[in-house]
Amino acid sequence: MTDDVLLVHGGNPLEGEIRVRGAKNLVPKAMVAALLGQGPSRLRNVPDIRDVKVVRGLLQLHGVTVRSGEEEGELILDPSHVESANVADIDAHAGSSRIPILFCGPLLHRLGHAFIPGLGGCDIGGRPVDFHFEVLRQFGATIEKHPQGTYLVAAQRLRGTKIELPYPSVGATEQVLLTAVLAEGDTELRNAAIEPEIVDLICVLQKMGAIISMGTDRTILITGVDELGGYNHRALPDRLEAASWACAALATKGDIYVRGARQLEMMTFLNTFRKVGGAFAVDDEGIRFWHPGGELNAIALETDVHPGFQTDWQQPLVVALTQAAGLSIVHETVYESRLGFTSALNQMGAHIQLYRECLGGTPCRFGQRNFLHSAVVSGPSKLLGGELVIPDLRGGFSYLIAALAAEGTSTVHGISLINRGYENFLEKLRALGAHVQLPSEQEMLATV
Ligand SMILES: CC(=O)N[C@H]1[C@@H](OP(=O)(O)OP(=O)(O)OC[C@H]2O[C@@H](n3ccc(=O)[nH]c3=O)[C@H](O)[C@@H]2O)O[C@H](CO)[C@@H](O)[C@@H]1O
Ligand SMILES: C=C(OP(=O)(O)O)C(=O)O
Repeated sequence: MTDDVLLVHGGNPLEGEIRVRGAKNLVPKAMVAALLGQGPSRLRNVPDIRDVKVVRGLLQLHGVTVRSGEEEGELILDPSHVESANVADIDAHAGSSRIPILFCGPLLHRLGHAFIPGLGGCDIGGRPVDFHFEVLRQFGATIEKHPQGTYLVAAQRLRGTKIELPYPSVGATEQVLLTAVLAEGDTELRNAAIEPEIVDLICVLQKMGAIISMGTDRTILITGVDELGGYNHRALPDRLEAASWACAALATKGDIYVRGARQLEMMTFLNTFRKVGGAFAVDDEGIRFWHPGGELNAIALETDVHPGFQTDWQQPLVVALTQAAGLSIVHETVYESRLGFTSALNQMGAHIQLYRECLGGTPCRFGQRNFLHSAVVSGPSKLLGGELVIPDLRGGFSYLIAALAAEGTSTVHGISLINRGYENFLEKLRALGAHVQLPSEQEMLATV
């Protein structure tokens, strides 16, 4: 067996303290933003996750010098030599993450052209990038699709424009920001996403010299400037990782202090966590999450764009809902295929039924379109260890939670995917008392 498999001996509460660092959904984008500056940038609180390594590699391919700073988790990014870009090896990055698409604007500004390899990211829906390309066309770029990726050209300086997104897409909003800041004139973006990671990216860009104002109605106004400098920024904490550990505490009847977690970005999650019956206490350094004893409550949950319940919180919470008394209803409105991971939970003893109908009132693009995007979770269910194959990042972490909550041993395949967004998750699990074993550790035990 390879070390991409983990044996999980479940049935024990997770207890103790772990730390979360900068957000997976901000750090790689702040790294891309460094490409826009004339001088070096300093990014702090950077987690050691695969998506950061991928972007580091891509930046280096384009001539950006990336080195670790003196502080732990600090990166210094120097784009002074981007003119000598070497994209010969870019194919190696195809399918690696969603981030390459965000290189478009910065590279068009710096070089007048860009080549973007095929995108990766979680397989939780079709994940088209039509909004991105439409936006870039509006700024004045021309776009050619090739079997290996997409080639973009800006014959002259990109021009500010008026854009209304069909849906408040996180990535497309970031595309507009990273392009508009150096475009000529003003850009008005309507129906923008306003997730905390986007606001943090705006802070990064403002530090670089950008002029960006946020309206109260999902409108963002950007006045293009001629030049940007470097930045010095501490990334906001990963609210998605923090919520995953909170769900692990709830599902295993445990008690976890998440150092680094911050209330401000987690308010919606905290309200839901409390409704389910979880307990939490916020202090200046982090948030303690625990199961207070007694029964958990079934709830009705709908995922939505911020400030709604973040879709990336949904999968770990569903595992905790298998332990709640009664019928919980989950309506996933952001991704059309983010509930497929539940079939493996059913094999472990959960009772989750999927529906094509919208089980909730939040406007949704998936009703009447044959997508199994609603679920009814009937609990509490006794979970038993099983054979699990990780389908995507959050689904993967959710399987670990389920295996830890289950009685007996589970074999979880494909754990390396979890490194995309969860720093040192094995060490953290062990620090919380989880009984987990890699095959190599088993073999070592067998030889002594
Ligand atoms: C690296 C990163 O930050 N990933 C996050 C980002 O993904 P990402 O930026 O890819 O997600 P989007 O907000 O763009 O996608 C939301 C919805 O819009 C649709 N859409 C998007 C773009 C487009 O051009 N056309 C289109 O139809 C998508 O298919 C999806 O149904 O936001 C998601 C929603 O909070 C999170 O789940 C992801 O963790
Ligand atoms: C969907 C996710 O990420 P990505 O957009 O990088 O695939 C996620 O973080 O849960």
